[in-house]
Amino acid sequence: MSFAQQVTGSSHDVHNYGDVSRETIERLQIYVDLVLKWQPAQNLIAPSTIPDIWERHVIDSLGTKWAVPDAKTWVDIGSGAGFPGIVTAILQADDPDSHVHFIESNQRKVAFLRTALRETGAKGTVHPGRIESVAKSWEHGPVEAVSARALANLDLLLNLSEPFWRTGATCVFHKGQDFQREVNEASQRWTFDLVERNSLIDSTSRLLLLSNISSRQI
Ligand SMILES: C[S@@+](CC[C@H](N)C(=O)[O-])C[C@H]1O[C@@H](n2cnc3c(N)ncnc32)[C@H](O)[C@@H]1O
Repeated sequence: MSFAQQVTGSSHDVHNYGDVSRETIERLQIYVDLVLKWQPAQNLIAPSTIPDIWERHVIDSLGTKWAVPDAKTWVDIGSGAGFPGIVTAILQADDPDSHVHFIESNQRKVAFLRTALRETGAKGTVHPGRIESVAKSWEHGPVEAVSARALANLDLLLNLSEPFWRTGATCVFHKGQDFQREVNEASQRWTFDLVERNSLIDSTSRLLLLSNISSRQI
Protein backbone atom coordinates (compact mmCIF):
# COMPACT_ATOMS: atom_id res chain seq x y z
CA MET A 1 0.00 0.00 0.00
CA SER A 2 1.39 3.44 -0.90
CA PHE A 3 1.78 6.10 1.78
CA ALA A 4 -1.06 8.09 0.21
CA GLN A 5 -3.36 5.05 0.48
CA GLN A 6 -2.60 4.75 4.21
CA VAL A 7 -4.01 8.19 5.00
CA THR A 8 -7.38 7.97 6.75
CA GLY A 9 -8.24 11.67 7.21
CA SER A 10 -8.64 14.34 4.55
CA SER A 11 -8.36 18.07 4.01
CA HIS A 12 -12.08 18.39 4.86
CA ASP A 13 -11.26 17.56 8.50
CA VAL A 14 -9.63 20.99 8.78
CA HIS A 15 -13.08 22.63 8.59
CA ASN A 16 -14.00 21.04 11.94
CA TYR A 17 -11.40 23.20 13.68
CA GLY A 18 -11.80 26.66 12.21
CA ASP A 19 -12.64 28.89 9.32
CA VAL A 20 -10.22 28.17 6.48
CA SER A 21 -10.49 29.37 2.89
CA ARG A 22 -10.69 27.07 -0.13
CA GLU A 23 -7.29 28.37 -1.30
CA THR A 24 -5.73 27.49 2.06
CA ILE A 25 -7.20 23.98 1.91
CA GLU A 26 -5.77 23.56 -1.59
CA ARG A 27 -2.33 24.67 -0.42
CA LEU A 28 -2.48 22.32 2.59
CA GLN A 29 -3.40 19.45 0.24
CA ILE A 30 -0.43 20.24 -2.01
CA TYR A 31 1.81 20.22 1.06
CA VAL A 32 0.48 16.90 2.41
CA ASP A 33 0.82 15.30 -1.04
CA LEU A 34 4.42 16.49 -1.15
CA VAL A 35 5.24 15.09 2.32
CA LEU A 36 3.81 11.71 1.24
CA LYS A 37 5.72 11.83 -2.07
CA TRP A 38 9.06 12.54 -0.36
CA GLN A 39 8.41 10.23 2.60
CA PRO A 40 9.84 6.99 1.07
CA ALA A 41 13.23 8.59 0.38
CA GLN A 42 13.41 11.13 3.21
CA ASN A 43 11.46 9.64 6.15
CA LEU A 44 10.11 13.12 6.92
CA ILE A 45 7.59 12.04 9.58
CA ALA A 46 7.34 9.00 11.83
CA PRO A 47 5.85 6.22 9.64
CA SER A 48 3.33 5.33 12.37
CA THR A 49 1.80 8.83 12.06
CA ILE A 50 1.17 8.70 8.29
CA PRO A 51 -2.48 7.51 8.52
CA ASP A 52 -3.22 10.44 10.85
CA ILE A 53 -1.14 13.04 9.02
CA TRP A 54 -4.06 15.47 8.81
CA GLU A 55 -4.85 15.41 12.51
CA ARG A 56 -1.46 14.63 14.07
CA HIS A 57 0.57 17.06 11.97
CA VAL A 58 -1.51 19.51 9.92
CA ILE A 59 -4.35 20.28 12.34
CA ASP A 60 -1.98 20.24 15.31
CA SER A 61 0.13 22.84 13.48
CA LEU A 62 -2.83 25.15 12.74
CA GLY A 63 -2.88 26.02 16.44
CA THR A 64 0.46 27.85 16.20
CA LYS A 65 -0.70 30.68 13.95
CA TRP A 66 -4.16 30.74 15.51
CA ALA A 67 -2.57 31.26 18.96
CA VAL A 68 -0.90 34.50 17.79
CA PRO A 69 -3.08 35.55 14.86
CA ASP A 70 -1.61 39.07 14.59
CA ALA A 71 1.97 37.86 14.20
CA LYS A 72 3.03 38.01 10.55
CA THR A 73 6.77 37.45 10.80
CA TRP A 74 7.91 34.17 12.29
CA VAL A 75 10.99 32.06 12.87
CA ASP A 76 10.33 28.33 13.02
CA ILE A 77 13.30 26.57 14.61
CA GLY A 78 14.15 22.91 13.98
CA SER A 79 11.58 22.92 11.19
CA GLY A 80 12.03 19.35 9.96
CA ALA A 81 9.33 18.64 7.38
CA GLY A 82 7.68 21.99 8.16
CA PHE A 83 5.33 21.38 11.08
CA PRO A 84 4.25 23.94 12.15
CA GLY A 85 6.24 26.42 10.00
CA ILE A 86 4.92 25.52 6.55
CA VAL A 87 1.36 25.39 7.89
CA THR A 88 1.84 28.88 9.39
CA ALA A 89 3.20 30.13 6.06
CA ILE A 90 0.24 28.63 4.20
CA LEU A 91 -2.29 30.21 6.59
CA GLN A 92 -0.84 33.67 5.93
CA ALA A 93 0.08 33.14 2.27
CA ASP A 94 -2.27 35.89 1.08
CA ASP A 95 -0.80 38.51 3.41
CA PRO A 96 1.92 40.43 1.54
CA ASP A 97 3.57 41.52 4.82
CA SER A 98 3.94 38.00 6.16
CA HIS A 99 7.08 35.88 6.16
CA VAL A 100 8.25 32.70 7.88
CA HIS A 101 11.95 31.96 8.40
CA PHE A 102 12.86 28.30 8.78
CA ILE A 103 16.04 27.15 10.52
CA GLU A 104 16.98 23.53 9.87
CA SER A 105 20.34 21.77 9.98
CA ASN A 106 19.47 18.66 7.94
CA GLN A 107 20.25 19.36 4.28
CA ARG A 108 17.61 16.97 2.91
CA LYS A 109 14.92 18.63 5.01
CA VAL A 110 16.20 22.03 3.85
CA ALA A 111 15.65 20.87 0.25
CA PHE A 112 12.18 19.63 1.15
CA LEU A 113 11.21 22.88 2.88
CA ARG A 114 12.30 24.95 -0.12
CA THR A 115 10.28 22.71 -2.44
CA ALA A 116 7.24 22.95 -0.16
CA LEU A 117 7.40 26.75 -0.15
CA ARG A 118 7.74 26.87 -3.92
CA GLU A 119 4.94 24.40 -4.66
CA THR A 120 2.43 25.82 -2.16
CA GLY A 121 3.16 29.47 -2.98
CA ALA A 122 3.67 30.22 0.72
CA LYS A 123 6.16 32.92 1.66
CA GLY A 124 9.31 32.06 3.55
CA THR A 125 13.08 31.68 3.63
CA VAL A 126 14.93 28.54 4.63
CA HIS A 127 18.17 29.06 6.56
CA PRO A 128 20.34 25.94 6.51
CA GLY A 129 22.43 25.35 9.60
CA ARG A 130 22.29 25.03 13.35
CA ILE A 131 19.93 27.34 15.21
CA GLU A 132 22.77 28.43 17.51
CA SER A 133 24.85 29.83 14.64
CA VAL A 134 22.06 31.09 12.36
CA ALA A 135 20.39 32.96 15.24
CA LYS A 136 23.59 34.55 16.50
CA SER A 137 24.44 36.05 13.11
CA TRP A 138 20.82 37.01 12.31
CA GLU A 139 20.57 39.88 9.81
CA HIS A 140 16.90 39.73 8.91
CA GLY A 141 15.53 42.03 11.59
CA PRO A 142 13.22 41.26 14.50
CA VAL A 143 10.36 38.81 14.10
CA GLU A 144 7.06 38.81 15.94
CA ALA A 145 6.90 35.13 16.89
CA VAL A 146 9.10 32.07 17.15
CA SER A 147 7.70 28.55 16.90
CA ALA A 148 9.06 25.10 17.71
CA ARG A 149 7.61 21.61 17.88
CA ALA A 150 9.26 18.36 18.91
CA LEU A 151 12.68 19.97 19.20
CA ALA A 152 13.91 20.30 22.78
CA ASN A 153 12.85 20.88 26.38
CA LEU A 154 11.56 24.33 27.31
CA ASP A 155 14.79 25.45 29.00
CA LEU A 156 16.84 24.61 25.91
CA LEU A 157 14.22 26.17 23.60
CA LEU A 158 14.50 29.45 25.51
CA ASN A 159 18.29 29.29 25.16
CA LEU A 160 18.16 28.57 21.44
CA SER A 161 15.56 31.22 20.68
CA GLU A 162 17.03 33.99 22.86
CA PRO A 163 18.21 36.16 19.93
CA PHE A 164 14.58 36.28 18.74
CA TRP A 165 12.69 36.89 21.99
CA ARG A 166 15.31 39.48 23.02
CA THR A 167 14.08 41.58 20.10
CA GLY A 168 10.43 41.09 21.04
CA ALA A 169 9.20 37.78 19.62
CA THR A 170 6.51 35.81 21.42
CA CYS A 171 7.48 32.14 21.73
CA VAL A 172 4.88 29.55 20.68
CA PHE A 173 6.05 26.08 21.67
CA HIS A 174 4.15 22.81 21.25
CA LYS A 175 4.54 20.67 24.35
CA GLY A 176 3.39 17.19 25.31
CA GLN A 177 1.87 15.93 28.53
CA ASP A 178 5.08 16.65 30.46
CA PHE A 179 4.64 20.39 29.88
CA GLN A 180 4.19 21.31 33.58
CA ARG A 181 7.48 19.71 34.60
CA GLU A 182 9.24 21.57 31.77
CA VAL A 183 7.67 24.87 32.84
CA ASN A 184 8.77 24.29 36.45
CA GLU A 185 12.33 23.46 35.36
CA ALA A 186 12.60 26.41 32.99
CA SER A 187 11.24 28.74 35.69
CA GLN A 188 14.41 28.14 37.70
CA ARG A 189 16.48 29.84 35.00
CA TRP A 190 14.03 32.21 33.31
CA THR A 191 11.17 34.53 34.16
CA PHE A 192 8.33 34.86 31.65
CA ASP A 193 4.64 35.55 31.21
CA LEU A 194 2.97 32.29 30.23
CA VAL A 195 -0.30 31.57 28.49
CA GLU A 196 -1.30 27.92 28.10
CA ARG A 197 -3.54 26.88 25.25
CA ASN A 198 -4.98 23.41 24.84
CA SER A 199 -3.69 21.60 21.79
CA LEU A 200 -6.33 21.39 19.05
CA ILE A 201 -6.08 17.61 18.89
CA ASP A 202 -5.08 16.31 22.31
CA SER A 203 -6.33 17.42 25.73
CA THR A 204 -3.07 16.45 27.46
CA SER A 205 -0.81 18.57 25.22
CA ARG A 206 -0.38 22.32 25.29
CA LEU A 207 0.72 25.27 23.24
CA LEU A 208 2.86 27.43 25.51
CA LEU A 209 2.96 31.15 24.69
CA LEU A 210 5.84 32.93 26.41
CA SER A 211 6.53 36.66 26.44
CA ASN A 212 8.46 39.19 28.58
CA ILE A 213 11.19 36.60 28.96
CA SER A 214 14.40 37.26 30.81
CA SER A 215 17.20 35.24 32.30
CA ARG A 216 17.51 34.97 36.08
CA GLN A 217 21.33 34.82 35.65
CA ILE A 218 22.47 38.39 35.09
C1 LIG B 1 12.03 15.87 15.72
S1 LIG B 1 12.24 16.94 14.38
C2 LIG B 1 10.78 17.93 14.51
C3 LIG B 1 10.49 18.64 13.24
C4 LIG B 1 9.19 19.45 13.19
N1 LIG B 1 9.27 20.64 13.99
C5 LIG B 1 8.00 18.60 13.60
O1 LIG B 1 7.40 18.87 14.63
O2 LIG B 1 7.66 17.68 12.85
C6 LIG B 1 13.51 18.07 14.89
C7 LIG B 1 14.19 18.78 13.73
O3 LIG B 1 15.05 19.77 14.25
C8 LIG B 1 16.28 19.71 13.56
N2 LIG B 1 17.29 20.18 14.53
C9 LIG B 1 17.60 19.61 15.71
N3 LIG B 1 18.52 20.35 16.36
C10 LIG B 1 18.80 21.40 15.54
C11 LIG B 1 19.70 22.51 15.65
N4 LIG B 1 20.46 22.70 16.72
N5 LIG B 1 19.72 23.41 14.64
C12 LIG B 1 18.93 23.24 13.54
N6 LIG B 1 18.07 22.20 13.39
C13 LIG B 1 18.01 21.30 14.37
C14 LIG B 1 16.46 18.26 13.13
O4 LIG B 1 17.27 18.15 11.99
C15 LIG B 1 15.01 17.86 12.86
O5 LIG B 1 14.68 18.07 11.50
